[in-house]
Amino acid sequence: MDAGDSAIDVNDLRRRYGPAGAQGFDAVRGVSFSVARGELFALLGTNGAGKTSTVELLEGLAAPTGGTVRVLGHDPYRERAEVRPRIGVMLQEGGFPPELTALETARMWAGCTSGARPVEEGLELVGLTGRRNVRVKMLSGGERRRLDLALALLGRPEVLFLDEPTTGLDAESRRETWKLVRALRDEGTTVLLTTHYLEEAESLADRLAIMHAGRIATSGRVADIVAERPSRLSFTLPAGVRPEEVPPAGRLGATASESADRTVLLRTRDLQHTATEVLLWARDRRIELTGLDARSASLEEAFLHIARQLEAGAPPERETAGATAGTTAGATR
Ligand SMILES: Nc1ncnc2c1ncn2[C@@H]1O[C@H](COP(=O)(O)OP(=O)(O)OP(=O)(O)O)[C@@H](O)[C@H]1O
Repeated sequence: MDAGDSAIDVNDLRRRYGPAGAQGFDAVRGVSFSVARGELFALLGTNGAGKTSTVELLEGLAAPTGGTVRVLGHDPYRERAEVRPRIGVMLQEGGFPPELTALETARMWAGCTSGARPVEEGLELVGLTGRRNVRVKMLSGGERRRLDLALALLGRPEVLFLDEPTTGLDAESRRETWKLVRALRDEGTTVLLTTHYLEEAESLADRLAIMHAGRIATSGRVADIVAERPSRLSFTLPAGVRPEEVPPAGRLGATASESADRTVLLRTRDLQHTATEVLLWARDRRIELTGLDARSASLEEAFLHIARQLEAGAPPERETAGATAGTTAGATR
């Protein structure tokens, strides 16, 4: 990626809490990645991985202990006046005055925002028009998240930071928020998202990075990360046919096979080939398979696999093809 195309550029970023030296805690330990303009980049990770600590540095809320951050070509901490009007920030905790209504809150925020869109439009975007006269303290947790998002959008930001934007939202509101985020991205807004919902990242992100213990363990395009994991094909044999009668995994183009009772599970990197071989075998043997289930790996499976590897102490993996993010050692820049 040409540096000129980047909305966000992070290089060997570090953040230490507490005193310098052995007593401090290194929450971010050398993170590098770039986000192109108009791209939606997701940061995933286990609890305490360092996502929020990283995003706060990008938002200019704190100075890094080491490394560099550029947002729209500027240092977001030192050149806050340049960067702040061009970004939208949705923090994990909004912290609004509880006695103000949603509309008053939005008006107050708009007063501090240059070139703000009309507040009614902001509330409409997040589906809060009908709740505009309700005091913040009376809004549900999910409605407060949506108000937070409305405020982040008031300034028509070029770069939008969303820290767990759909936590506490019901399924319908979550999907409405996804639709809105997608529309913003399609209009050219760069989005940096942190989330615990893997389905959210899978559905929205162009690229993502998975953080663990202050570092990026893996990163790349969603499809490439998922493609690293084998697909699954499972079926149940009729009574009288034993799993041992099924051809060995290798002959079906599968990498592994396991069975419990009469149910067989195959893992394969070529789902179509393996499914064809299984169906041909069943047809030739006149065997009727039940519960036939073929599915590609999901981001959740890939994430859990990586998390298990990391817990077992295996070194973080590679950078997936097409990625521009990684640990310092694996950075492409
Ligand atoms: N102000 C602070 N002082 C000391 N340690 C902190 C501080 N803020 C965060 N930490 C620690 O830094 C680590 C990273 O926290 P951070 O909130 O960045 O993780 P996260 O990936 O966003 O986690 P979560 O998914 O749980 O929100 C954690 O171990 C946390 O306890």
